[in-house]
Amino acid sequence: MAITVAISDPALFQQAVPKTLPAPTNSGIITISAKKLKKLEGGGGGGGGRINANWVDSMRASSPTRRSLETDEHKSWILQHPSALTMFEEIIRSSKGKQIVMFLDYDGTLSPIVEDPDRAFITPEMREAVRDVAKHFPTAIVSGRCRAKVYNFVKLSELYYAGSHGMDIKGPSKGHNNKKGNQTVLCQPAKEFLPMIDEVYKTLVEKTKSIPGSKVENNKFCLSVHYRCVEEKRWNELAEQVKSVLNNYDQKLKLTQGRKVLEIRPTIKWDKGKALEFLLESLGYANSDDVLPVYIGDDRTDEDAFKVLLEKGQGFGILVSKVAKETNATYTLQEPSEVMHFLKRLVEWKRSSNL
Ligand SMILES: O=P(O)(O)OC[C@H]1O[C@H](O[C@H]2O[C@H](CO)[C@@H](O)[C@H](O)[C@H]2O)[C@H](O)[C@@H](O)[C@@H]1O
Repeated sequence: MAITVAISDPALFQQAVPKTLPAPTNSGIITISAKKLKKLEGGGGGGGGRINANWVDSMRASSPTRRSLETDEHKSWILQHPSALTMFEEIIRSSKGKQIVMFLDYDGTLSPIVEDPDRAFITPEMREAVRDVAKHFPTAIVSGRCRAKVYNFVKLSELYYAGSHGMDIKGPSKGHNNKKGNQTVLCQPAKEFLPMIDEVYKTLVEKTKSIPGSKVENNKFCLSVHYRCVEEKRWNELAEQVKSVLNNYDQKLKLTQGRKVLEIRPTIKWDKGKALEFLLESLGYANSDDVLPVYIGDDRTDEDAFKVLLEKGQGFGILVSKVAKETNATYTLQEPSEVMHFLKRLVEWKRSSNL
């Protein structure tokens, strides 16, 4: 037995899927033998995560190498997902009569990607831009990181913070002048998993300590296993260690992927998209046509939020990326400096329209 699949965009398909799948023909057809299919089905992670094919292929695919911006592939991608700066006036027009609500991812969006996750600092200029945006629009930081850690980087008490991929949400305290960042708890849907996450953290630290460059980060309701500084020849070993730990938590934990990071989180139906919906509801915009949510993010986990906006037909997702990627975002920005530029333009527009 074999199955045949027609692919509408062979170039994007090849970029997005593991190399273990056969390449599509020019007309976009791939045929997968029964043997291959079985192998692919069997290669999944232990925790019911989203990585179903060979883990190392998937880890490579999550870190695409820089490609020329001049290729036809990139040009066609940009036509489909134009720059939010080029389309700025269009975005403003769509906001007429609506309240813009800003959702900002942290790593790779407000701060550049660096080797040491503990040194992913936001620049003072970016902090100022976020502070100004929050003066005019309700603003939330939505991050995979532990909420307290991302608060310590951003240090703006007037914002909403959704840490642990949205599993830990807190809003601004009354008066906003709370320097300690003590905010009212709004939502912690994975509270019962705390002891399990702590236990898995300790086990993973132990199991990965012999792999140079690996780092396990405790994000409170989820964990990150970083491999940015691990030699590629040892990625498989690292993946095997993570898989062996997840296997002991039968379907209770799942694995997702970010930029050179394996992320372990509770198998609950909660993600950055749900966090966005929760925050809109908390702000009084559930089922409202009077709101324009704008979500800016760079990573796979941000796609859950982009998808919610796309399906609602409301607001815009803006993907931060220099390379063509399959995305549910409408627009793109190339890097954090462009994000800052976009935020500043929003503030300038709002100030001038208030005159
Ligand atoms: O949702 P985010 O705010 O984008 O958080 C996702 C992960 O970001 C961090 O890791 C990433 O940034 C690091 C610093 O630049 C980089 O070293 C790492 O390779 C990236 O994956 C954070 O450390 C993770 O815990 C978050 O899950």
